[in-house]
Amino acid sequence: MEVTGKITKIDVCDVRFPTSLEHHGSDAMHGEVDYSAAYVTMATDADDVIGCGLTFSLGRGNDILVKAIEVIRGHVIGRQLSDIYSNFGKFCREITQEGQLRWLGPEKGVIHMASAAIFNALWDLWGKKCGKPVWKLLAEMSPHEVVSLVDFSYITDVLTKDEALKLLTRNKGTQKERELILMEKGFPAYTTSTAWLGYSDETLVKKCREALVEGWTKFKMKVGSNVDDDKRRAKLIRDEIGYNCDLMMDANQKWDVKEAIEWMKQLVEFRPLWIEEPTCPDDVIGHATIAKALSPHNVGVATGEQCQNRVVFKQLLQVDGLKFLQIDSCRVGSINENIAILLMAAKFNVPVCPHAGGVGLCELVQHIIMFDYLCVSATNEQRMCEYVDHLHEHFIEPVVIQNTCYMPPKKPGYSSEMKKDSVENYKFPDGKIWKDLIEGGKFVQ
Ligand SMILES: C[C@H](O)[C@@H](O)CC(=O)C(=O)O
Ligand SMILES: [Mg+2]
Repeated sequence: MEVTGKITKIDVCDVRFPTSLEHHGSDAMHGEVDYSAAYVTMATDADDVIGCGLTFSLGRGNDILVKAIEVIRGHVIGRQLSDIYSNFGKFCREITQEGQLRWLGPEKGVIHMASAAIFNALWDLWGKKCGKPVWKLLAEMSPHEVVSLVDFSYITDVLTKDEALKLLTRNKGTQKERELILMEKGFPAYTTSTAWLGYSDETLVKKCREALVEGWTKFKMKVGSNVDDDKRRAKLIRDEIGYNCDLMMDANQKWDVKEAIEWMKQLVEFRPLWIEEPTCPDDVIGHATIAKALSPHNVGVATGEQCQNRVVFKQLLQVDGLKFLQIDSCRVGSINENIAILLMAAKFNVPVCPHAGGVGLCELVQHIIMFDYLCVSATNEQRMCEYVDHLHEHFIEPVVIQNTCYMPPKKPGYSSEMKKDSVENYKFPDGKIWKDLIEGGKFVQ
């Protein structure tokens, strides 16, 4: 379906949630965490459909993200949607390689995340204009159309367009069956909401019990500040969930390489399925060293939520640096770059288990993993998508979890539209919520 219209306006709003007040989202590296969205709305001259996108950060990070989006939008306003969507991969490259801005990246950090917010809004707009949720829009594309979404620069030594086409074609015949399963059962999830690092032991136990009642069988806990605390908390969790449930551990980049290995050897008795982000996300060889050392202990390495771009993922795959690959909907260049990453993971037969700890990340990434299941990996074996239970009420179409699985979104778009009231109330620093907190002395800027 051809989509017409010229982009006339892109607004960006700094929306923050005071999650730090209750220690939600806390980990070994991020103690005071206010989940925040640099929230983009995009209008065209064709009709009044609005594309909504976001990228995720923690509080003050938004100051810089908002500015970067304001700069990039100058290169997007005035563009025809038909030109963008007919060769979306090329458009992404134009934006990420803009002559002056690329010096800030290229394709990494703030500037890349700002591009992601705009690309995410474009995806929402596309889905809405076509009257389809984005996962469905993607699943109905031909392999050639999917390939045209991707910028293959710097990865052709591992994945050519021809190989991508083959990967996208090989499971087409059985896609309908998987769609039926998806509609009926959804896509498997795990919960991180029981064990943020700032939670007390009592909270941890209470939340584990509640999660078990809800049927959860896969849990992630934060580790990395103090090994004795980690042991005590892991024991508390195992005592509650037993050893038939999966337990994953997440260090959020706390350790040096040798330290990661030694620390994790002290936690293997709790049989973690994976250790996530054991060290610096840029240290590809370090990840491989840790993966090799922990493999005899049946602990896999998981990473990706702060991987800069497809090239780092390529190298991690090339050196066996990860056993579970964690895409993120807002860190790299939106769905487009994530498709490149999904395809490389499929080639290396590495399961993708998306990261979603943040505001809006569950809403967005569910579309990508559903596309992976339908069209790329064609399996949900060994795969699960992270779920955290905060802030969904601020979205027009919040995620639906049924029997601990993500159910496919139904509304057109990318599930990225926030409620107007939420945006108004949580706008930083002038929204009502923030004004009250600041005036009441509960929040110091
Ligand atoms: C700061 C975030 O809450 C981070 O801890 C999320 C994360 O690592 C995860 O969800 O995984
Ligand atoms: Mg993590």
